[in-house]
Amino acid sequence: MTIKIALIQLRVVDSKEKNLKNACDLIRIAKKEKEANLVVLPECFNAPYTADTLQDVAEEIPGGQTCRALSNAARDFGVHVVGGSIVESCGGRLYNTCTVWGPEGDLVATYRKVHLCDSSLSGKTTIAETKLFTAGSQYATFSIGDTRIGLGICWDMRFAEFATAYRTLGCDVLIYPALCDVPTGELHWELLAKARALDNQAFVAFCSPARTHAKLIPYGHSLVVDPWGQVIQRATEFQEIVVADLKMQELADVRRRIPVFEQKRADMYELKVGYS
Ligand SMILES: NC(=O)CCC(=O)C(=O)O
Repeated sequence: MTIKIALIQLRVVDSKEKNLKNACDLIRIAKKEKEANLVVLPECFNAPYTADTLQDVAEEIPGGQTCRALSNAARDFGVHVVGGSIVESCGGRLYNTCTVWGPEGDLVATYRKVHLCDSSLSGKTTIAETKLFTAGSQYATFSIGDTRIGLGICWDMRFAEFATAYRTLGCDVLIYPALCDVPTGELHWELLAKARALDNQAFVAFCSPARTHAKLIPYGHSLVVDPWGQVIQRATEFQEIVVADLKMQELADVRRRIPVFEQKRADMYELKVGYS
């Protein structure tokens, strides 16, 4: 089985209406012209990511404007859509949340960012997401045919154990909508995607917004890494759609040749043993 994945590296502007229209137009192109059956949008794709406007752009899930637009696009074009992330409002709290829509327009998964980013990053930019959002506490997966897909959002990509938990849950593909700062992106973005792919012998996709002069400038360079750790598709920093074939046969080959999951020494990893 092969999944054709399209990463939409969308250019986010101030107007939510324009971002939603742009996203839906690009979903149509990804499906109709590039023949993708799985389309991914970036973190905070419907509005710029700024602390002071989060309340204004927040929406309920699944009742809000963005969910309606994504559900309609998924149904109209007959494609799975990983709806990046949006600011979700629920019970007086805000979450950074990814929704996934099936080709009938049905909501097939909802994931709330688990690891919130509190960091001074490279030194020039500081993010304090725990002051803005409530953290999620659930894994979220969905399936296309026999292939199980796990979800994370940006900062989650730095947590190796989290990705490996998805592999333990049977996932073969890990998707992270992400908005990474440029200096840390230059150093870590590709390395993290390769690390998560190699650790878990899985396909890994990071989907960023295009670079703009936002407060948190997105790195861009959305990419797909195969289970060998090779980058099989990579974007520039501008708005574009990149498409890659995820050939599931490759997973079996890698896992048979390098059977590290059968060779794990779980008895050694909890540091219950002494050392000398
Ligand atoms: N959106 C985020 O979680 C920021 C993460 C980031 O910039 C990084 O370097 O990681």
